[in-house]
Amino acid sequence: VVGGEVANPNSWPWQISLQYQSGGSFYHTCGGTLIRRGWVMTAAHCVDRSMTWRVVLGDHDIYNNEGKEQYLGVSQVYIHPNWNSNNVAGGYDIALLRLSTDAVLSNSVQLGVLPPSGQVLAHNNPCYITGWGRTQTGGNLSAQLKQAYLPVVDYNTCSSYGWWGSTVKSSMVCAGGYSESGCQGDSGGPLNCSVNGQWVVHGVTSFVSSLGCNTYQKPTVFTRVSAYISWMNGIMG
Ligand SMILES: C[C@H](NC(=O)[C@H](CCCC[NH3+])NC(=O)C(F)(F)F)C(=O)Nc1ccc(C(F)(F)F)cc1
Repeated sequence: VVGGEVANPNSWPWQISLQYQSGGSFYHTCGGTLIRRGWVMTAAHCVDRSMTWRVVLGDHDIYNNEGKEQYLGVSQVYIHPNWNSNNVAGGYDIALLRLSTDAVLSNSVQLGVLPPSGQVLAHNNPCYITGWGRTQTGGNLSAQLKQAYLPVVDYNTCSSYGWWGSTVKSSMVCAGGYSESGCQGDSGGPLNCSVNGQWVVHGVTSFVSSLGCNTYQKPTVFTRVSAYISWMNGIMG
């Protein structure tokens, strides 16, 4: 996350850290959202290579154990069948992870609320991106979970000339100001939007400009969760 601030610990209790094993250690690679006690929603581009994954719930500082973390294995990865890893602009950047054991819910570990199928938010709807991604283009990951205010940029604006044009599809959500954005390592995490006084996970962090994370008129682009509700229900049962 470029800009914004460090979040209050566990104030986004559905945010997870997706980590891969290398040698004897695990490393943060993406965010995700706990959507059922046994299921995590993330981006397809996070899991399109076969690794040993683990999910960390209740985390704040990814480099220190603060006692509220749960470390769960991943027993199955379900990538959207239409995802094309050579074309993030094609959409379908969404995947579900079946956890090897169910999460234990608490003040620090809660389920994210998903939108109704088809719901599209209006321009400037308040949202926050959260994640441990780079804090600057080319910079390091954040040790502590960050948040940044990223209001919705409607499709009409986001797909216009000078903005993302035809790279962005109506199955995506754009959000962002001019100094705040997502960045590498935030992928797969939630776009948390305030709807009728409730936080609703409307986006899965998908891509930013290859020219830089907070590039003018290239808001952060998210998979629009409300376009994939029926697919997810078909998988999770
Ligand atoms: C460096 C930048 N990385 C990204 O945007 C990666 C996703 C990369 C998926 C493809 N391997 N996502 C992120 O960094 C995220 F954290 F913001 F989500 C990038 O590659 N952006 C990008 C690439 C292609 C296209 C386009 F579709 F237009 F070809 C648009 C943006």
